[in-house]
Amino acid sequence: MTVLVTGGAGYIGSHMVLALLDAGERVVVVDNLSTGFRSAVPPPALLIEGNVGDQDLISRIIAEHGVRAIVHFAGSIVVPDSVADPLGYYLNNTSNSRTLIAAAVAGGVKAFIFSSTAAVYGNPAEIPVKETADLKPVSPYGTSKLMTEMMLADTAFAHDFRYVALRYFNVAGADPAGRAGQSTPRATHLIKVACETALGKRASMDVFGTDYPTPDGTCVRDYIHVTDLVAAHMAALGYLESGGTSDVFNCGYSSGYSVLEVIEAVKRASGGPFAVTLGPRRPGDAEAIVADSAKIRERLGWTPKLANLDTIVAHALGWERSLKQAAA
Ligand SMILES: NC(=O)c1ccc[n+]([C@@H]2O[C@H](COP(=O)([O-])OP(=O)(O)OC[C@H]3O[C@@H](n4cnc5c(N)ncnc54)[C@H](O)[C@@H]3O)[C@@H](O)[C@H]2O)c1
Ligand SMILES: O=c1ccn([C@@H]2O[C@H](COP(=O)(O)OP(=O)(O)O[C@H]3O[C@H](CO)[C@@H](O)[C@H](O)[C@H]3O)[C@@H](O)[C@H]2O)c(=O)[nH]1
Repeated sequence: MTVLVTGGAGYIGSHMVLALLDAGERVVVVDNLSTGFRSAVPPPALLIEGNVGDQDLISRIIAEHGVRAIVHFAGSIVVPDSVADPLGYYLNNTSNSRTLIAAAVAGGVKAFIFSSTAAVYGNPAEIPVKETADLKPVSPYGTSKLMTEMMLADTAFAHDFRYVALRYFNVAGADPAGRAGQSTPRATHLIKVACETALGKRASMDVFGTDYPTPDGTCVRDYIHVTDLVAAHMAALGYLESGGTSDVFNCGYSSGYSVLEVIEAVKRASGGPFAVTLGPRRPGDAEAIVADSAKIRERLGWTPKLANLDTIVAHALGWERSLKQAAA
């Protein structure tokens, strides 16, 4: 029996592959290497280069490897890019997920974990936001993920198929043992961009918008350490395998930090100032989003171990330093 990890050559997926291997599972990765790296998939996990939208390929892999569960990370992830290219996002995040789900049902896979996002909430009326809040995405990225959640719910109703959709808040940090981290080229994520700037890989960085209705005028997010997020996936897998019903869970710490607070944390960790430009808003950004994480703590017994912004930043910075040394 094998777990199929789509997008396992990417940032979060590669941490999941390590956790599955650490737990003694057999792992097959499907990744088209559009933003992932062959070197991010550790042996003995098997990397098959291909598209999750290729139903014949996925069906063959399910049959040949005896896949019992799918953890679906593959997707396009940059909120402003989705505003510029909505159809590309609906193709990769929604249509290709439909194909993957169809292959899972046809192949008798009964457990499916989906990388959803806090972006399905848009600008929630209440913070922290519960899973039961209205779903009103403000970007095609959020809509593309919400549509996949809806397909999963309808599929689970119609077939012998159960899923967990995990709505990640902002994922950051790196494996504390230094085995994996975020290597994405031309990354757009705040903590990664700030770490690159702190290490001189970028001359300066921008703050996108200082006129939001938040305490310091910059956007507020709930940053979750990638290792705690992966632990939530392992808990969800155990839950589904022991007969748990389909469900949706927020993955965050219930603590919000503004863009300026995050930049301060990176300055503290790196020990020096770096150039920051206060600029205009970026398209598609919600002003503030923080998770209510009671449900996942209660139902899945998830207890975060690295819920501290300075720890997240220290691990992200450590990984960024190792990338810099490797490139030198
Ligand atoms: N990083 C975050 O803060 C965050 C937050 C919420 C949700 N998510 C979701 O988590 C998942 C993983 O994100 P990440 O940060 O690791 O991004 P990433 O870009 O590092 O990983 C995505 C991986 O999927 C692969 N991929 C993309 N399209 C594919 C396709 N059609 N077929 C096969 N492989 C494909 C890429 O090559 C890459 O390896 C995504 O679905 C993303 O939407 C991420
Ligand atoms: O150079 C930068 C980069 C980001 N930001 C701001 O920092 C905040 C966080 O941005 P970013 O790190 O790009 O994350 P989000 O746009 O919040 O989206 C991330 O978090 C979502 C969940 O909340 C996921 O679904 C997405 O895949 C993931 O990219 C936003 O206000 C950005 O405008 C800056 O000011 N400067």
